[in-house]
Amino acid sequence: MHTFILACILYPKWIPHAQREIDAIVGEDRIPSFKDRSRLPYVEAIVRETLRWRPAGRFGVPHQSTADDVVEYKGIEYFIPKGSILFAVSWAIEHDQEIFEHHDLFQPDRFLDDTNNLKAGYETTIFTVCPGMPFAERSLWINIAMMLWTFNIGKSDEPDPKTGLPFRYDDGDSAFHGEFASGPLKFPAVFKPRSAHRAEVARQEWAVCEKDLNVLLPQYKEH
Ligand code: HEM
Repeated sequence: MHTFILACILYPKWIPHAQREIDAIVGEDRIPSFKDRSRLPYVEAIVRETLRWRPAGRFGVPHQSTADDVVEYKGIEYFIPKGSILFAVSWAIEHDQEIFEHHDLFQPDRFLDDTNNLKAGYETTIFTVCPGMPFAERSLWINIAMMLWTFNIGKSDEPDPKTGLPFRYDDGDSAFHGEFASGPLKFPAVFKPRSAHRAEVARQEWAVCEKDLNVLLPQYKEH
């Protein structure tokens, strides 16, 4: 979610498009829910671009081959001896410049066709062996949809307490932590409700929603 918020601040061009789509389907009187998911391909593209732009697991996890193998890649065959340690490096896959034009920019539209539908094969490749995929994608989807419906997200004008100068937003390597699980270093952001009405709807929905996990979890076990 931090990566998504940083993208909102550094590459905000796509936000009006996303908010128009959400507003057209959800309206102003309720927050988005999972029942809207199939009708909000743009939010799907944002989730996908968030995972592509700055993958949280940059290197993947190590695997070991159990037999000698030969793998063909771009017309060349590679011999992989039994016992090799292999990484599917997410960063390299998601920043392949032959597939992703302007690979370092945050552009959700890259996953949509001319009719604003998801292009075939848009799904993320880094999840090939990640059992957390459904959980991760669903939680990103609902949080991104709700945030875009409720807030305009922007830069903070407050000075950086370390330097006294305006905060320098950065999406380069040095602005991210971690090797195994990566995310942006701490940065300030401003969340402004898009209207007083939306703020009130969000407050109301929070007031009445079920918050007790003991009640919530058994409901989901049934599905
Ligand atoms: C945005 C969130 C997530 C990202 C970006 C992510 C990414 C990844 C990546 C890149 C791999 C390694 C793939 C490979 O190289 O083979 C992986 C593996 C794995 N992930 Fe996730 N993951 C996420 C969420 C989760 C969650 C929520 C869970 C558990 C609830 C989870 C559990 C695992 C496990 C157990 C593996 C190892 C699978 C194996 O090799 O057998 N992940 N994940």
